[in-house]
Amino acid sequence: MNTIGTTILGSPRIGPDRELKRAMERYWAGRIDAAELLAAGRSLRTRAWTGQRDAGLDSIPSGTFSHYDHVLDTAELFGALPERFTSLGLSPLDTYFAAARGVQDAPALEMTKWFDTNYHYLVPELGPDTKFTLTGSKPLDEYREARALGIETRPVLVGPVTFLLLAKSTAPGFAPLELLDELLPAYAELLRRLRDEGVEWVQLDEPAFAGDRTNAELNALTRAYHVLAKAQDRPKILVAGYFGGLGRGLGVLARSPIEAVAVDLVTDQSFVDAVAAEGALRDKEVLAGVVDGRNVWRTDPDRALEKARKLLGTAAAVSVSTSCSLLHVPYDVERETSLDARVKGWLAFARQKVDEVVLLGRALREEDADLAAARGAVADRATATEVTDPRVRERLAALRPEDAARPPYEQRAAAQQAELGLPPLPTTTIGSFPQTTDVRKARAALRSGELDEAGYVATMHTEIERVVRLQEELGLDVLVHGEPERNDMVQYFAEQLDGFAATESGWVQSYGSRCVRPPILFGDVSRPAPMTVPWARYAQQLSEKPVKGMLTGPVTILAWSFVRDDQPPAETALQVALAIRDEVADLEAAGVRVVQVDEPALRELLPLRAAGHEAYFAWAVRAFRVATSGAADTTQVHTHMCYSEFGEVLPAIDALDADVTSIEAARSKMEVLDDLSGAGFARGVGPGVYDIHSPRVPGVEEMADLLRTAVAAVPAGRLWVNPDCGLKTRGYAEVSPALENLVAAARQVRAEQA
Ligand SMILES: CN1c2c(nc(N)[nH]c2=O)NC[C@@H]1CNc1ccc(C(=O)N[C@@H](CCC(=O)N[C@@H](CCC(=O)N[C@@H](CCC(=O)O)C(=O)O)C(=O)O)C(=O)O)cc1
Ligand SMILES: N[C@@H](CCS)C(=O)O
Ligand SMILES: [Zn+2]
Repeated sequence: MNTIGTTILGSPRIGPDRELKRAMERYWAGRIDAAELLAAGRSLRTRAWTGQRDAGLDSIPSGTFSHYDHVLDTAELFGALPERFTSLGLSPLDTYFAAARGVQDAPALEMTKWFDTNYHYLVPELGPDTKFTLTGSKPLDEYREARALGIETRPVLVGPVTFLLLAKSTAPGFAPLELLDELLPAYAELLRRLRDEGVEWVQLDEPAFAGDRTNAELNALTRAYHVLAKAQDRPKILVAGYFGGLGRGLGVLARSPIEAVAVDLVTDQSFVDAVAAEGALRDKEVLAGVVDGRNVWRTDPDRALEKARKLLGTAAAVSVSTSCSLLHVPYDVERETSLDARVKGWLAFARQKVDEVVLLGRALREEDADLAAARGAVADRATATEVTDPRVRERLAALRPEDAARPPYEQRAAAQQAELGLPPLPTTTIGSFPQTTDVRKARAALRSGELDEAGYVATMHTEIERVVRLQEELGLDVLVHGEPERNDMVQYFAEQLDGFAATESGWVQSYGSRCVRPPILFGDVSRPAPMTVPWARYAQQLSEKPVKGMLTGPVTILAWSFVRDDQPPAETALQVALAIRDEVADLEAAGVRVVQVDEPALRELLPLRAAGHEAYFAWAVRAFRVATSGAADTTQVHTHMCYSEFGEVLPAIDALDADVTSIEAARSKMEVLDDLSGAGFARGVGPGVYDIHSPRVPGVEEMADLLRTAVAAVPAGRLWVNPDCGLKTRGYAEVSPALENLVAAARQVRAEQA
């Protein structure tokens, strides 16, 4: 059998210096043409493939590059973009970007989280009339492109079942999975064409099977791979499951006439036994995903080899791989010049992970492989005193149940009303105001030394004052300072907390051209000094109105960082919670009467399988409550959620016990309110009435109508009026009129209620 051998399931694609981001944004702004954009992509692919070849990988993936998102690529490949984009008469590239970003009268495809990661994909829209035809040629083009460089690759595609499960139905009562038999011939045709081209192996990703799946969905998996495997003239098929164990999907794949299965042996530590026990894998190659594709720690070679060796003899061949695509980690730790040298020695980014895979592959084949450096790094981290802080440990051990509880809501609500005297349907925003070029330039200048600290503070103060005055003019009731000083709502805090390291070049794609630099949480967390208080105090003294103190919650800080893997997340979250708790106390002491603790990632960390939900809710809710329960009754605690379907987390949102919860709702027309009421939620709630993902300015009547829908579900005394999320990605030209309309809508509905 001709095996795959050592490999990775996919690569980062935005570019080590975010070259693709810059090229895309220039193209959208009309500053470069399509040829230049395509050349930027080609150059990145060449670098990725040649680098992987030179590192000695046996099999190199292709097709994991994307101009925006790989799920959108799949919809385009099979001719499944909605008519509202294909009818615009644009070039294929601009049609693709229209679907990703929207144009006037053709709103973008919805964007949602890719499983439990911080990457967002575009949700395909499929209905009973959707027809699939192989209209694109991206996998073939990229395969040919690599071959022209002398590099044989393995095209990677989203698998047909996962593609359909990720799609949204355009017709009531219709499930996209019903389209499987329509879709499979298009995949089979693609496989045939890839084979004609000379492709030996193709990889089909089915991460949807890391979650709970119904019998019908498992049957679809069976059917898909029996049909595809039967296709004449096809490459050998590797099916990759990742972000967890495959559950019953493993048996299905074992019984399918495919040639190889990639399994994630990092996320679910017990899954290796299931794979070893699955005798039916005897005729297949197994790719042992023992190098963590989504965290940054160097792999423990002995533990990794132990897992891979368990599989020897249970499969036709065993090779070493990453647990998932390397899309979720930065490029190269060697680019970091300011990281603490000791911490740096514990890390592996994408480039280092490729080397780890190659080394472990050699060790597994009992070839010459020197594991000493890898063993040394792992041992150094395990024994480093920098990782443990006895004071933090003591504080955690001393936590009492009452530290996670406030007095009853009714008592707090009365005290807060006496303190704040807000009108019914109070208006507010979520925190950030547009991050202007001037603000970002000032931060870049501070970093480069062109601007000193005093100059930077003065620029931020000017910005804060402008934002506060604007809100006063607009007539908002609870103000914000606008968050101009924050590069990112997680990174900003991580940079000030002990136990975290920040990177300079550790960019990871979040969606399209937008990137984040997840901080690295390597040790016990504590707060050496207040993190937001001077800005909050400055903003509050500018106005008689309450200005919200703005913090990020412990769950979101964990979700958007690379988190240590040497202790349970519950413990790490409590450490972060204690730091936030101290910040809340300091904000109160500085005269701040409303504090918002954002938890937009509460849904994101929800385990993919229901069996893990209860334990997750327990630690996530406790961490939020520890962070906020030190607040006085008179201090109004807000929280905020966005970016997700909330259904499964509604009971947890209730259990957070925040006084006010603002929640994304504009696009779903307030549906979340009925669900919240159904879950027994009886505190303040601010369903978003302004969709900030769109440049559209909503009208007064449109928002008033949403509020009228809302007052039918929530008593006016508990209803807040706010946008869906922060305004940082928008411009003032849209934000000022939109907020003016929002205040007018609130006043109108207030008058109707009187
Ligand atoms: C709310 N969301 C967030 C998620 N994850 C986070 N960690 N943070 C989030 O806010 N996940 C879910 C969503 C995802 N949404 C977004 C929205 C917007 C961005 C975004 O705009 N990212 C920026 C980078 C932000 C940043 O770190 N800025 C820094 C550095 C700015 C920079 O690159 N500067 C340039 C020079 C600038 C100049 O001269 O004008 C440079 O250094 O080269 C800062 O402001 O200081 C992006 O551009 O991609 C991400 C996720
Ligand atoms: N306070 C943050 C929340 C984003 S989810 C903001 O306004 O940008
Ligand atoms: Zn938000």
